[in-house]
Amino acid sequence: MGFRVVVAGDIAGVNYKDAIKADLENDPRVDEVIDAGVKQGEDVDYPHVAVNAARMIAEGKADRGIFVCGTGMGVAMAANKVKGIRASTAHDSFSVERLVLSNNAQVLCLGERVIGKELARRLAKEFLNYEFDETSASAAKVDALCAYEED
Ligand SMILES: O=C(CO)[C@H](O)COP(=O)(O)O
Repeated sequence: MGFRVVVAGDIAGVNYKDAIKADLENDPRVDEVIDAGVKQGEDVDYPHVAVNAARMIAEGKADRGIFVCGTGMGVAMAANKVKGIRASTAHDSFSVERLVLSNNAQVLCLGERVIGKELARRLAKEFLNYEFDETSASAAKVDALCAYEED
């Protein structure tokens, strides 16, 4: 079974969000792409967009998320407010790899005002190359991280 991916972005990230959405819709590894907004021209602040999209993952409606704002940092902070979600900005290939293999993150965050569009599209693609290994040495560290989550 392929990935169900939710994409989201604020007004500063909507162009990359839409480009990545189009790529995912043509990616054979992806079964479903959910667009959590915003639409072009719509202005909803990043905390609302990212929390709404992250909740879809927490509720089991999507497996992965790719969230975009100006820097990638605001959407990451917002997504991490949702219990069970691990999200981070990652703007290079190695970080994207470790985001999944070390941190078992479900959400990659990108900054439209920080990196070029082709790099953003490439990193989004690479994000789906990796699956967390529950038997790896990183698993206990992720468990320890999750244990700090408060109700
Ligand atoms: O990048 C953002 C938040 O991290 C957002 O797209 C713009 O936020 P602002 O600089 O507060 O307008």
